[in-house]
Amino acid sequence: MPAHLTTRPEYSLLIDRYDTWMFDCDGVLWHGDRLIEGAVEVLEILRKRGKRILFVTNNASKSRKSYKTKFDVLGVQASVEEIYGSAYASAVYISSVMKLPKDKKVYVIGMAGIEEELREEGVSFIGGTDPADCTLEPFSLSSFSLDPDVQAVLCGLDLSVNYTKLSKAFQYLTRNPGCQFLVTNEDSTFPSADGLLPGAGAISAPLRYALEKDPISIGKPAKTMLDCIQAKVNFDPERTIMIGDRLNTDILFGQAGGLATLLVLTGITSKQDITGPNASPIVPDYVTQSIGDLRVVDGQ
Ligand SMILES: O=C(O)[C@H](O)[C@H](O)COP(=O)(O)O
Ligand SMILES: [Mg+2]
Repeated sequence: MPAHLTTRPEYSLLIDRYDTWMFDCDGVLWHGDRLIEGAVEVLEILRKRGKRILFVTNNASKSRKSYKTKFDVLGVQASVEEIYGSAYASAVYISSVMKLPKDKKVYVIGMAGIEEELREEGVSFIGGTDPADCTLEPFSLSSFSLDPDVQAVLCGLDLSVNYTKLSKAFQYLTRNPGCQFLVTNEDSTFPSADGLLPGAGAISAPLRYALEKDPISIGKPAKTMLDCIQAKVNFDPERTIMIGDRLNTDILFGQAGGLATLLVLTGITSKQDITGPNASPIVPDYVTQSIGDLRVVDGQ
């Protein structure tokens, strides 16, 4: 059973117990561009108490640098080095784990965040925000010329997904020998400021169905994201806590990494998902309604 936190002593004890605080973003700190009440104050309290803060998001629509701009605009203290997104983790995976040869390319279904991180890692790519791919014109296979250098398809959250992008990705994955099928993450839904929307997992689902094949997923709960962080940050898993709103990404990610886990109910997961006869088998260490609840330690 998770420990449902409600009192000031419980929150104070939690803060004393962990030195590194890994925050999921969508559904924990914000919904779209709307901050969750108390999130900024709690981050400030943790920093004042000498805690290390990291941001670990599956949202691949932004690069680390463009997330830093979002944090600045929202008035949240953050450095690029504290931000780990699935676009960054995917670019590192392709360059350092897959070791894609420099003369090979990635076909991207996704947004500027993926393109910026691939560029940063020196990985060549086509597709993405290319206007030729962002069309609602019917896809013409007879006039499509296959690029033989595409050796991976990377699919992430893409608000401009269309039949042309799916068809080109399908061609590369079925006609280029050895072409890898990669996704930044598999979140089924995305908690926007105005409600739930299809997530990155729903963008790659048509390809999985057409190919009858599962991709390699790089974001939470996969260990790749934690490997990226551990390559840059020296932290003690015993003294580290992952705060998230989704059981099958954030909480599983924390548990796989040997971290403590705190579930908040301001995003995807509801109280019904963790209580009663149909409760999920994924059980966080701690639960609180909102990250803003921790303000109570400073009498706020
Ligand atoms: O890809 C998605 O569906 C969304 O970006 C999803 O919200 C993941 O964002 P996170 O909660 O990991 O910040
Ligand atoms: Mg989230």
